Amino acid sequence: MNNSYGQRMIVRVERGGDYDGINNTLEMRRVKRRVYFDYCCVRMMYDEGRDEFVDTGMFQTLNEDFEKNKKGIGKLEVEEKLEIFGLNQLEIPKKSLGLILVDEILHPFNVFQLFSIILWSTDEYYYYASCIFVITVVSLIDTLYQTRKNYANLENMCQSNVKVKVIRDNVEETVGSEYLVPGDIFVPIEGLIPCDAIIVDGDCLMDESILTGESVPVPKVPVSKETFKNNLKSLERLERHVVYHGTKVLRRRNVRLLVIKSRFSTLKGNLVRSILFPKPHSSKLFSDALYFVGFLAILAGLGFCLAIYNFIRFGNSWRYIMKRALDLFTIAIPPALPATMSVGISYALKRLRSEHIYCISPNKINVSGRLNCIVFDKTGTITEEGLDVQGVQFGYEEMKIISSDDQDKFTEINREMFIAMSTCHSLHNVDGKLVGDPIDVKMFELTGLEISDSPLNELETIIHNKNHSESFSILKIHEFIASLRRTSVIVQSKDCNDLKVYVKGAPESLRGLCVDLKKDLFDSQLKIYTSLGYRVIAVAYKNINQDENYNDRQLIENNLNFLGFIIMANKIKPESFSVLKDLSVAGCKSIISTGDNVLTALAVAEQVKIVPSNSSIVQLEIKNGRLLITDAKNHSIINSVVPSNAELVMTGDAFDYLLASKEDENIKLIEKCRVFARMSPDQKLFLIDTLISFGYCVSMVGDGSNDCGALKAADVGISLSDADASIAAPFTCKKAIDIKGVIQIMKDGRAALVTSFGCFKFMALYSMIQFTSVSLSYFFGATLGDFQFLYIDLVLVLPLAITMAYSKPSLHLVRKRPAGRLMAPKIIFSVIFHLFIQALFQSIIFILVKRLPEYVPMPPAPDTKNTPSFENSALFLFANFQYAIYGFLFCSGPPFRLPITSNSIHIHSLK
Ligand SMILES: Nc1ncnc2c1ncn2[C@@H]1O[C@H](COP(=O)(O)OP(=O)(O)OP(=O)(O)O)[C@@H](O)[C@H]1O
Repeated sequence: MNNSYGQRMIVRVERGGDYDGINNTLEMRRVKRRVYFDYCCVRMMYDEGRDEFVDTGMFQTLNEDFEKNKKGIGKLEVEEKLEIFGLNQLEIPKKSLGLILVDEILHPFNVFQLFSIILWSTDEYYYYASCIFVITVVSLIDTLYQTRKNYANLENMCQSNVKVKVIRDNVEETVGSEYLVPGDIFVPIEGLIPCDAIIVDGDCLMDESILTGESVPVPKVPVSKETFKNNLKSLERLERHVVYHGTKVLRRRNVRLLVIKSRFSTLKGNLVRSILFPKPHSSKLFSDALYFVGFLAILAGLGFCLAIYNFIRFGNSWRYIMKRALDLFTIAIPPALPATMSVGISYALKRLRSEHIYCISPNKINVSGRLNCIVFDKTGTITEEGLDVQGVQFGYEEMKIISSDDQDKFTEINREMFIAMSTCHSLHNVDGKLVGDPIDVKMFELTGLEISDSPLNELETIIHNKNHSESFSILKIHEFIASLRRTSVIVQSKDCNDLKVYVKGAPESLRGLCVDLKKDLFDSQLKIYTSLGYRVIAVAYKNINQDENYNDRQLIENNLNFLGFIIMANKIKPESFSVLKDLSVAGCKSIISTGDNVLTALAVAEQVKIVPSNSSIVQLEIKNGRLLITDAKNHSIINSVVPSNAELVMTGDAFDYLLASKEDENIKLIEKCRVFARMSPDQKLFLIDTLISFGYCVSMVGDGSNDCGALKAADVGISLSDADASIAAPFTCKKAIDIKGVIQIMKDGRAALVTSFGCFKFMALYSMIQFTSVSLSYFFGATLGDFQFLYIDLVLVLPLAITMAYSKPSLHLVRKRPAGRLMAPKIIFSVIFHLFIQALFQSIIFILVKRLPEYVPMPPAPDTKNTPSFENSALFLFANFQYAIYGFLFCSGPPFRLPITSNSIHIHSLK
């Protein structure tokens, strides 16, 4: 089988004569003539044509005939499909308590622990064996409890059974959503969508924040016959027409949905599967830890041989010799060593949660400790989401400041602009509240008009004033698309039958679509606003005939008349300044990657000091298919190569051009650039990939659906969202912490890394100190006493190891980054150095104690433990200080954690 991460694995499938009623490793079943089995919640069905088992989620069950699909399916077909696809519910395969327990007991750590307990019991080391037994049982119970709790949480998240109205055999009936199958036509009754479905009729407004982190509601419109037919094999292209499992309907108008994916094949189902069956551990940290355990095992092997030699010298029995020698393994190899690599993570998770930062991928915590390049989206991330309208430029006149009280004046100055601002948006009135893009809300509020549904046609929106003397019907909305950077509406006003198209969008996007445009004036005016950091939206319109095809966007959005600019203040969030300053202090490269204008983005970058404002800045863009290099300040063309001391800003087109050229010099320009503007969602994603290929550890910080790809591609994606947990990125920062979350995540990531390494080093050194004490004792045929072991392990080391992880992250980021790998020379050197130092000092004590005047050698006592001796007492007492010293040393605070004195509980343990 290929698992969902593309990794191959072998799964045992057993079957008998005719596949029926067989007890299998994977239970093979049969429906009619089809044979299937369920694997990791995916139903694999035998496909005769391909002679292989195929994921039923991939089955193409929809009919090419759109009209036929719209009629729904019959009950017979539903029955068959229910058998093929299963009930439409995310049923979490529940493990019984017994099974979880068996799994836990079989964990290598617990097997080793069990082996040790048996060995200690045969050695009559009952106190210690029973203490460890109690601790193991308690930790097993805790694991059982946590596992059940996690399952319960997941089950909660998967609860999406609602009632729906479904049309079968042309009859409408109400059923539970678990009985929906691909091909069913249904109408949602409650707010939650129970499957992935395509809109065939009506429209709706969706809250998709759980999927994308985007807080702005997303309008979804019905799919046309042609679009459906052309994209049947690539449903992802139908995003604007698809509603997803788990998302919420905010508002619907006559909507009818066609089920395209059910159960675990939906987007949400895939997420649940990735939680249930996470990617097998391939972390370098973990494998490094295993190498280290291997190294300790070799040392234990050497000690084992030495122990046998020594005990034979003292005439011990073989049984005793073997027990002592094997004891060395349980001392030298702490089985929990690899687990210490995640000690820091659990504390970091808790701390982040208390700061309103949620993490769905704990492994990313350690990665965030290594970040050295942060890419920010601009609007809604560095700047405020709802930008105030600063003013409106009518035609080519000067910008005028407009307020909602100026409505009459406004209509007089330019009625078309007034209508455009009233109608060109996809705002909705949901329970008396305007919902939609915050920028559209601000723009619309200036007109002083209201929104309501048309009484005649439920799908039409009416924009009107209080007494309805002024009223416009929006007949069609071409939604905003990030790649087109514009939106358009077809509008009819109450007092005349003429139809008009109003288009608004990025000025660069409308520039080529307008006729009779005074291009030079347009460009120079745009430059003035953008250089001042304003966000500028261009507006245009035209009259159209009644018989024109509304749906042909290319035709509609052409030959337009330019109406003017809407100029918005790009207000920077107050906390952005400190966040970017902290990152600069930490030596992190900060980059802006935005869909906005290059000069607007540059002005913001200068304000937050991503680009020093007094530096010379070179702008790279594509004009007429060629790379144009200009001075961003005075706009003069630079013909020569880019000056090496200049800061760079570039557009998405220039980024594509440089990347495609594959020339080293060009690629270096990308690495140097700090501001990427007019970036499409795909370009944002490629930028992240490129930065990672340069060797940076990259985080993407974004707030919207146009950042989704980049958020997923980044080493650490951070989504700013008010959704409880958006699956758009591993980290979600709620509005309460917002962009400051980036610093918090980095601080906690760094602290988690050093905590894990500190715990690892402490545990490794602890076992080595004990190993040395015991090995030296074996030289004179003795060992540490049972209570000495008990005291060291439970009274001294355990509290130190646990409390060590309580250290909190330091208040500020520093330039230095913690080591990212255990096998880093610094860490390996540190462990090996201390290993020798502790062994050296114990050996000195071992020699010195014999020189004491009161020293009395221990008489040979074969096969006996717990024999008091000078050597034993000296080593035990001295080693106690060594444990404490390392407990102190490896919990060092700055620069990544607060000073050890702030970890009072650890200090108490040390005392
Ligand atoms: N609702 C809208 N209607 C019309 N044009 C819009 C709308 N939203 C954005 N635009 C235009 O499209 C451009 C690109 O928008 P996009 O959402 O990709 O990025 P952005 O919001 O400008 O910035 P960022 O990528 O930093 O979030 C904007 O700069 C703006 O000119």
